[in-house]
Amino acid sequence: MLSSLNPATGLTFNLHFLQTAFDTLIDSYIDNKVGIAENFLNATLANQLREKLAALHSQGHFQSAGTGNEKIILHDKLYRSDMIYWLDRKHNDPVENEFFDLMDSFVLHLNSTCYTGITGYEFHYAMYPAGSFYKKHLDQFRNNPSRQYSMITYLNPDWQEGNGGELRIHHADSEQDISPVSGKSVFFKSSELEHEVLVTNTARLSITGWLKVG
Ligand SMILES: O=C(O)CCC(=O)C(=O)O
Ligand SMILES: [Fe+2]
Repeated sequence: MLSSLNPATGLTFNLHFLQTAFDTLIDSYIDNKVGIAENFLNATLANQLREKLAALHSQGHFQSAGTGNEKIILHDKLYRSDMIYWLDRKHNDPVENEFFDLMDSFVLHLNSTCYTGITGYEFHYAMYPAGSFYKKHLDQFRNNPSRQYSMITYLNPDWQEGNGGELRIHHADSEQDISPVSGKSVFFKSSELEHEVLVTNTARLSITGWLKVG
């Protein structure tokens, strides 16, 4: 498939670049249980998604996390204090759709290289205002095993040490802190790894989602 494309269009290059990002994410997941790809999003798409998120948030479209799709989560500000907005192809938003196209490519690549059998996904924008956090938790609900893999992509181009809001992964005998830097994606098994979002000192933007079966 790759070789049938005209290199002059740049498509071949883009596909190779994408595959490298996909493989980086998958290989690091296999090696360390937590996949990390620093440049999963290119800077243009990351900026467009960040601008879209900011606009939707300022127009009042975000809801407190824990309400809406998963009523089972306790609506408890002591547990998590982020705000979310679910992405949907039905919005016909070109930037959201570009993100979905990227995820479609990733899922195809994941299924064909790792036989993961992913059949669906869900993603939401997340906004953690200064002072917010998400305490230690697992992403797979006890009564619903459909969430197989968690995937978080960050949209904070100016993040610096001291801003807080790191993703802390709790491994069996160690902790791993991941900075929420723009373009970076993190990928791990939803049923396996407990994790938390440390208190952020500045607004922290991201897209969080789950790859699902069934
Ligand atoms: O934003 C993150 O780094 C993690 C978010 C998270 O754990 C969740 O939404 O379940
Ligand atoms: Fe989580």
